[in-house]
Amino acid sequence: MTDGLESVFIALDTSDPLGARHLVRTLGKGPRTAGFKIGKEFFTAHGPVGTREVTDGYPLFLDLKFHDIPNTVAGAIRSSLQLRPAIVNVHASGGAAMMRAAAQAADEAATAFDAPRPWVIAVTVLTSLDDSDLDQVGQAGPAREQVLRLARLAQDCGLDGVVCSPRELADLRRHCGPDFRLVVPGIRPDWADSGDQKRTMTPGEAISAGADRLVIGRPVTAAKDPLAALQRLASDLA
Ligand SMILES: O=c1ccn([C@@H]2O[C@H](COP(=O)(O)O)[C@@H](O)[C@H]2O)c(=O)[nH]1
Repeated sequence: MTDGLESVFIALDTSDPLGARHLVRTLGKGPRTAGFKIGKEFFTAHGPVGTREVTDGYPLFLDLKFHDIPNTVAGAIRSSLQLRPAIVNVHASGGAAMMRAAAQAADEAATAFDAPRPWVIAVTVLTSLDDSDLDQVGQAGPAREQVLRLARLAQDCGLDGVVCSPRELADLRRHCGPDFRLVVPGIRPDWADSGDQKRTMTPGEAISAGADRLVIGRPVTAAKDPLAALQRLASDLA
């Protein structure tokens, strides 16, 4: 478990490279965070070159949530290591062989590129889904049981941890132990809208429940004054 703002990755969900660059510069003047998260919106528009430019040496969580056959995911993980990310991820529902292939590809690529080995983690159940959404897509719920099932599988496959909602933190800590990394979006300070997130908690609650890293986007990046929002978050967490 980590304390405070230094455990928070800021999600840069935009396709506007100048806007993203401006956010990184602005937030870089504030209290220190864990780094920045680049996801599908930015990466699809600007790729590795844009990602490198915008994150500018800050630790990178490359949130591309790979979900494909094992050979394809292994190749994607290998390619992603050229960016020297701190964290990469896959969907746990891609299955055991896919997760093992991802972990092995990260080991091999880290050696081949002389790069630090990132955390390879698996998304369990998206934080935008609740029990009734799981029913709709034919996944066995409730969400907290499905999260635990997928987290145990990810751990058996040699992954470093999972992405889960803050609501499952206590269960996962108990069952998966202190060294299994729990990376947690669905974070909403009590002054922010929940938007499309359904399984949420405040940042302070998530840290107390055992999160290793928090992921926070819109409460900061969509605020009128993102630096002031980051400072408010820091004082919430202090
Ligand atoms: O289950 C998941 C997995 C990933 N995310 C990502 O985290 C951020 C959250 O952004 P907010 O603006 O704070 O809602 C976003 O990039 C998602 O792609 C998630 O929310 N839930």
